[in-house]
Amino acid sequence: MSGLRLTGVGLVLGGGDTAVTAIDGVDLAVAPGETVAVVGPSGSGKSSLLAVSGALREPTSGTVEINGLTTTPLSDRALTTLRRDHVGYVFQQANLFAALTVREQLLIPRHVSGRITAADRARAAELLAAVGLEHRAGHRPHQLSGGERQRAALARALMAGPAVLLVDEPTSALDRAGSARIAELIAARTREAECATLIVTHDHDILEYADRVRELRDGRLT
Ligand SMILES: Nc1ncnc2c1ncn2[C@@H]1O[C@H](COP(=O)(O)OP(=O)(O)OP(=O)(O)O)[C@@H](O)[C@H]1O
Repeated sequence: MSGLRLTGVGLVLGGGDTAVTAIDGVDLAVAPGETVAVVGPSGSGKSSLLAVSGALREPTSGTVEINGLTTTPLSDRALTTLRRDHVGYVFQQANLFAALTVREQLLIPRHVSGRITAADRARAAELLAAVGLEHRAGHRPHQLSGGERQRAALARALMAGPAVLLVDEPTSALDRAGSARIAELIAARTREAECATLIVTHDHDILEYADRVRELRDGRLT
C-alpha cells in the first residue's frame, strides 16, 4: 500500500545482558492524508518506532513498507534513496544547518541531487508561506524562535513531497499556543500533501489534531 505499514515489527537493541526489546510485535498502518499520533511515556519505544518506520534502523523482525516499498532486505544505497525520495523527518532539535538561511535549508538538499530549478524555488516559497515563514526566509536558525525553527524543519521535510512524514516530539521546545500551531499545521499539510504522517509525542495537547491516537507501552501498541 502507499503510506506507511508496519507488520509484526520488533526491534531488539543492544545484546547480551543489556538487550532490550524496544519494539514488540507492532502492527500499524497510516494512510495517505492521515495523521496518526503515538503517545507513550519515556522509554516506551517512541524513538525506536520512528527509526524503524523511517528505515533508519532495520527491524529485528517483521516488515516495514514505505509507499509500497519493503525496507528489508535493501542495500545501504537503496535505503538512502528510499529515505531521500519517500520520507520526511522532523526531529526534536529541528536539525537545521546553522550557516544556512531558512530558504537555503529547503533548497540545498535539492542542489545535492542536481540543479536547483525555478520550480524548486517556487515550491520553497509556497511551503514557507504555508508555514507562515515567508518573512523569515533570509534568517538563519539562531535568529528564529523555537516554533519558527520547527516550522522551518516541517517545510524542509515536505520539500521533496514525501509519501511518509515522521515527526518526533514536535512541541518539546514550545509553549501551549506554539504547540497547537505546529500540530495543526502538520495535520493540515498532511491532508494537503496526502502524505502519511506519524507523530510520536508525550504531549497530550497535540492529540486532538491527530486523526487517530495509539498508545505505546513497553514497546507494544495498544
Ligand atoms: N542501544 C541500546 N541498547 C539497549 N537498550 C536501549 C538502547 N537504546 C535504547 N534502549 C532502550 O530501549 C527502550 C526504548 O527506547 P526509546 O528511545 O525508543 O524510547 P522513547 O519512548 O523514545 O523514550 P524518550 O521519550 O525518553 O525519548 C528504552 O527502554 C531504552 O532504555
